[in-house]
Amino acid sequence: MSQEDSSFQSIRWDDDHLTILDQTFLPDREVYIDLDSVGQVWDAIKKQKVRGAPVIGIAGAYGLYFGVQDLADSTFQTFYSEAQRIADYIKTAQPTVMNLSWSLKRMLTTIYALKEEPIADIKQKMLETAITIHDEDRRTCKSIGENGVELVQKDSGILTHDNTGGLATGEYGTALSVIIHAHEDGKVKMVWVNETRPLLQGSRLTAWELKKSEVPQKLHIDSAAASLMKNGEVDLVIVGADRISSRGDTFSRIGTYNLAVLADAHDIPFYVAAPLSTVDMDLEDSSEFELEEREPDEVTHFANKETAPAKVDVYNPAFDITPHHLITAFITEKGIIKPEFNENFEGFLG
Ligand SMILES: CSC[C@H]1O[C@H](OP(=O)(O)O)[C@H](O)[C@@H]1O
Repeated sequence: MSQEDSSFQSIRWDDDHLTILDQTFLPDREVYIDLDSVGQVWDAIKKQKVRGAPVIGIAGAYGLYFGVQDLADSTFQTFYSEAQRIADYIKTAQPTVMNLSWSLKRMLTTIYALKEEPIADIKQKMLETAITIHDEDRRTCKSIGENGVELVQKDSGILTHDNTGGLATGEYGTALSVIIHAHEDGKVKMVWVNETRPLLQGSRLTAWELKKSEVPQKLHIDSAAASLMKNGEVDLVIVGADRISSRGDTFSRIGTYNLAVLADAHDIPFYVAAPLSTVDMDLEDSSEFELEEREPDEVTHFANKETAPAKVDVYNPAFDITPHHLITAFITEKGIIKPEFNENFEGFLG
């Protein structure tokens, strides 16, 4: 499978600006927009015009490159301090997403390694690093797909949540990369697509991608997942991740933890597909991490129509945390990682 087959690109570097597929218009229209400032990148991430942990990391790297362009050719220390400030600002667009922190840290490492070089050269190297992060993600996601296929038995029903496809990455996707690779191996009987309330990444985006790749699918409301498992329609669950602690506790789009509990109750394998750039080895106890909450109107409105009493109190967390004991294994670009990860992760991250 190549991106050309699915004929879209979530993100593209075009000489002097970034072009993204504005995902808020999908599935109705494919609208590409150009970004050439850190403010535009921040806004696009915040408003989920570009969304999905890996692609957010890619966009953030280009955003930091944009952010330093206007910095006067000052001393290195001033330049580096300002770059750190801009990186911290970019992180505020989606603080839970580890891939964003990871890519910005890698960009800052590039800057610091060149502290004896002219500022102009540093800026050029930053662009080269962003493009490298982008290119690596394509290869990483292809490998995730190839590594995950062995876990899919013939004639499998696979349930997935949210959107984890080429839209959410530089290409291919993570969980959807496994699903589409398995489909190409003739192993997929049906993909069960959680609509993923309230932002509907499943119905708007995953169903759109699977239709482009001609993968058999059925879209359903999130609360139908339990019945599908009880009726024997689901052989495995594959989801994505936004941050993975050193113990393997996994932060993902709200509703993922539900599926892990349901899969455990029905003795169904539950896999997380993610690049190792999603792993936060500095985070052991996931309860320390403050989960983001999103705007109430995402819950109180549907298609711009109010569907709840005015001013009702709302609980709208962006993510939930799946404890590692509910995860069968992680599917990564370096292979399959089983529970009790610390040493495994370190071995893979080394
Ligand atoms: C390869 S997608 C990984 C991650 O990104 C998605 O973000 P969002 O829900 O904001 O579209 C989702 O959380 C997946 O877990």
